[in-house]
Order: sequence, then structure tokens, then C-alpha cells
Amino acid sequence: MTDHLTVVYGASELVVGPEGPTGIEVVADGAFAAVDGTVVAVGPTQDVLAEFPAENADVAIDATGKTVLPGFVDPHTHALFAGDRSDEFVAKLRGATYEEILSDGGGILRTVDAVREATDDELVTNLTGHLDAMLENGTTTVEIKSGYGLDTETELRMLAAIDEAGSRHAVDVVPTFMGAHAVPRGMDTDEYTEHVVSEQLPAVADQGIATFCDVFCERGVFSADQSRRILEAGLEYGLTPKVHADEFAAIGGTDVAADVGAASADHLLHTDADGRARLVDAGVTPVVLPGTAFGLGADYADARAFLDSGHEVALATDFNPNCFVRTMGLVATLASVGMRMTPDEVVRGCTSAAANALDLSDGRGTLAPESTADAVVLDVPSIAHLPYRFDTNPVSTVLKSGVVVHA
Ligand SMILES: N=CN[C@@H](CCC(=O)O)C(=O)O
Ligand SMILES: [Zn+2]
Repeated sequence: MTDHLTVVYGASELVVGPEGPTGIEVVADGAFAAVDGTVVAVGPTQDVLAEFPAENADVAIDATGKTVLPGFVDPHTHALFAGDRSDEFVAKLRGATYEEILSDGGGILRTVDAVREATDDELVTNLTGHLDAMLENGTTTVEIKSGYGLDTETELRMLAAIDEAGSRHAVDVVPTFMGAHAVPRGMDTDEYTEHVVSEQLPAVADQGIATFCDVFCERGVFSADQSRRILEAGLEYGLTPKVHADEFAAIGGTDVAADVGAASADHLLHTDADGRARLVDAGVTPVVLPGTAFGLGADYADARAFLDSGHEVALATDFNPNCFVRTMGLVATLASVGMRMTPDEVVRGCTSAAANALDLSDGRGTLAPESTADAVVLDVPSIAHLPYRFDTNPVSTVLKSGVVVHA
């Protein structure tokens, strides 16, 4: 069997990968070549085509006037759900807060009701529709959390549906167990924490689908001690920790993330200088979710404080019924305007930094040699146009492992 050759050439700007603490390496008039889905050459078009002529390629894309990036990695979503919470959007416009809605038994708990009632087929169908939308907007890898089951059976059903939809779809899916997303009605938090540790975690480990274990460490939800207990137990089953930290109040989530060696700490709207130092000293990737802040009408996370001290920041949609955004392009705009992130920082946040938040080690989020050839061609002349334009989807072609999966 002959090798499968992919060549993308002539891009006015092509992003290779990270450069320096927070920047990116960009090649003008750039090209890359991939053999059997792995990047083998990247650089000026003339050099790449001299070695890998476009006429020999199975897939040849003339990207003249366009911008080529690694496929977007979206490292934080709750993309599997059922039901409709648009009425809560309206209630929030009238002054209700997210925390009030949740403590009154709404919010996450209403989605739990809808997910428990949904069939397995409905769950897979819902998620597949969302994966289609993500792919059309340039996302090639997405993390998806359980956490709308809050009982062993439904948490396992969610992880199975995530696995099923992901295995049939071009987008790569990274599954996270998040039984500790809220406390189900009729249980107190200590009791439910013990249930997650002694019943859900062993069953999730037996099922063998989840990569990460995440906890909503938040005022009125799981305390720092409860979060630590769950994440340490998850580690014993081989699940890498992640933490929802400091979304509404700083109650120690960043300490927990640092102590358990989390891959990421996410949200960080109320994180102070000590919390930031704890994360960066422990090598925890900060993930900021500007769509959530925008949707809540809240102040944005202080991404600049990380960046100005030389630490990269990952970006994610946080797509969920409270934050209905599936497009990293819009997140790029919100990150720029809301947090003053530059186009270079934004692109790194949506690609290699996001891959770091998922501990991906196969080069996803970059187009350097030996990386998986996941790439997105934008019909715009430079990376600045990604955050600058927010009216239409700029994606013209998406490649996964060197194969066109959307055009
Ligand atoms: N804050 C906790 N979890 C989600 C929201 C989930 C929901 O409201 O359904 C988040 O990260 O924003
Ligand atoms: Zn979340």
C-alpha cells in the first residue's frame, strides 16, 4: 500500500505551534506536508513543495490568501445533555443568579432530570449534532464531561454515549467523569461525596472509558476537602484530576488543583495572585472560559495576569445548557475583547495550550513535524482575523489526520 500524502500550501499565514512562553510560530506563505496523517514537513511553501510536490499528493489544498492553523482543541465542555434551559436565561435577565437557580433545584439539576429520562439513542443523537457544529467551526478534539446523571447508572450511560458518539465522529472526544457536578436532590453533600467515591468511581473505572475526573469545587457545591477526597480517589483509579475552581468564589479550588497535580484548573474568575502562583508552580494549565463570563454577565478571568508573568492560558467553550457556544472562533473574540488577549495568545489558547490542558502528547494543537495532521483552513488573510471577525464562521476546510473531514 502506498503512503497517503497530504499537502496544504500557499497560506498567507500558517501556525506551526507554540514559541516562547506565550507566543506562536507563524510562517508566511506557509505549507505543511503529512504522510499517513502525521506531519512530515512544515515551512515556506517553496521548500515544502520542492520535497513534496502537490501533484503527487492524495490531498492537495491551495490555501492562497487563507490562514492555516492546527485544528482547535476545546478542553472543557458539558456537550452531552438533554432538555432546554432557555427559560433560565430569561430568568437571569430578570435578576436571578446562577447560584440561586441551582440551590432552588434548577440549573444542573433540571438537566439531570432530562438526561435521566432520555434514551441512550437520544443522548448519542443530541451529542452528534453538537459535534457536527463543532467540526464545522474547526474543532478537531473536544473534552466532554459526564455530570448530568449524578447516579451510577446515568453517569455510566453518559460516558457510554460520549464514547459511542465520539467513536462514530471525525472529532476526537476525550471523556471526563464528573459525578461531582452537583448534589442530587435528597442527599447531603458529605453523603453524596461518599457515594461518588465508593460507588461511582469504582464503576467508572470498571467501565474504562473516562480519562479525567473533574469536580465543581465551589461555594454551595463541593468544598475543597470534598473535592480533594474525590480527586485523590479518582487518581487511585488512574483518572487524572481537573477542577472547576473559583467560578463564583475562591474556596480553595486552586490549592486542591495544585496539591493533586491536576491537568487543569478551569474558570478562575475569582482567582487571586496566590492562587495563580499555586497553579503555575504546580504546572497546572489554567483554562479560561470567556463564553461563561459573557453569558453570566460576570467579570472575565484575569488571563493577562498569567500571560504577563510568562504563563500560557488555554481557552475553551464550556459549552453547556448555561453557556450555549460551540465555536472556538467566538471564544477567540470574547478572549480578545474581554480579556485583552492578543491574536497570538488566543491561537495558542485554542490549540497547543488547550492540548496541554488535556495532557495530549501526540502533537495535537501543533503542526510541527511528527504531530497528528489535524488542521483548519480559515478563509481569512491572517490570524488576527480569527478574533477580529465575529459575524460568520471563517472555516473553509477541516483536516483530521491529513484527511478532509469538512469542506
Ligand atoms: N459550573 C459548573 N458547570 C458548568 C455549568 C453546567 C450547567 O449549568 O449545566 C460550567 O462549567 O459552567
Ligand atoms: Zn464546566
